[in-house]
Amino acid sequence: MIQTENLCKRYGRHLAVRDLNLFVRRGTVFGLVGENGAGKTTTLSVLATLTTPTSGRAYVNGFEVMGNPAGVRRSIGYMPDSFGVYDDISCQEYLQFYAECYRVPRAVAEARCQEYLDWVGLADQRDTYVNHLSRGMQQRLEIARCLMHDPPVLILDEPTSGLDPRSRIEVRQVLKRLRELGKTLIISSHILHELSEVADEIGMMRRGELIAVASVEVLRSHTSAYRRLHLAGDADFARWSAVLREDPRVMDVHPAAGGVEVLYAGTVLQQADLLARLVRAGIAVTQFVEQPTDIEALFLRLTEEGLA
Ligand SMILES: Nc1ncnc2c1ncn2[C@@H]1O[C@H](COP(=O)(O)OP(=O)(O)OP(=O)(O)O)[C@@H](O)[C@H]1O
Repeated sequence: MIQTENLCKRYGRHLAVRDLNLFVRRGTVFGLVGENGAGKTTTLSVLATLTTPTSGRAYVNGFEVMGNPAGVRRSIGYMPDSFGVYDDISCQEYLQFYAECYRVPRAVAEARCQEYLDWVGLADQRDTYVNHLSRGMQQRLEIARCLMHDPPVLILDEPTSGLDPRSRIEVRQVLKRLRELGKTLIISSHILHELSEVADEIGMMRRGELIAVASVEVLRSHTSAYRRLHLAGDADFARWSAVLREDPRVMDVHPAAGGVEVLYAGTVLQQADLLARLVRAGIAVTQFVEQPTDIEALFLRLTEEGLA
């Protein structure tokens, strides 16, 4: 549905996207993650036909971005990372205006307007001016706007950026539901953890390159299989390591602030055995805390090991 072949984009002497080979299957959600300047926005704007590639090819819904940009535009709903809204125009008028731009028949546009406002949780804001909505509501309205001409592909650039935690959750809920509509999605974000909640597959970009691609299912199975524990107390590393490694569920031990960090393949209940073992060995444990999984490190480790 979306494919790039050795896609490159150069700005002057700077290669913003280099030899990018991307493949997004129909009906799936692909998350593009990377730090600032990684090349995510450039990639998405090439796919949206807003930026011309320097070399290589990019296809959306079977149309090549340079060969048939009109075909691509008909096929996509694009939400840029920053957008302005018109003043003094209601949500309904805003959506209908876009529908008219795509020549959606009026009756169809009216029905879709109702349906999608409801769908993104803005049914009661139908007559509110767009510039009076909160930022989170505007982001959700933008998602509804992308759906008005019923495109098979959605390209969403940082749909949760600049939002407070509650609005992020609300937008994320809408993103999760987009798969119900059978759309193919490509979504960018800085935050891998957030993308892993909505995507089927994740690609990580760094300095213009796609450095790793992993299935979220595989990532999840690994994050639920292992726990990261931070332990502190009065023992040196050799002592920690010797006692902890007696437990076959301890996969790895390495030094950390005031103690050790342990990769543990047991359940929460089995952690109690581990603590008891340490106490029996005479180690005064002052801290025994489960850490959130460092999903980014796990992602890179799995892709390096070819497991993802
Ligand atoms: N129009 C432009 N002219 C010159 N350089 C640009 C232009 N647009 C982007 N760049 C550069 O290309 C690189 C990739 O930028 P891009 O915006 O694609 O990254 P990004 O991953 O989306 O980052 P962010 O998360 O900050 O939006 C950066 O070094 C950026 O400065």
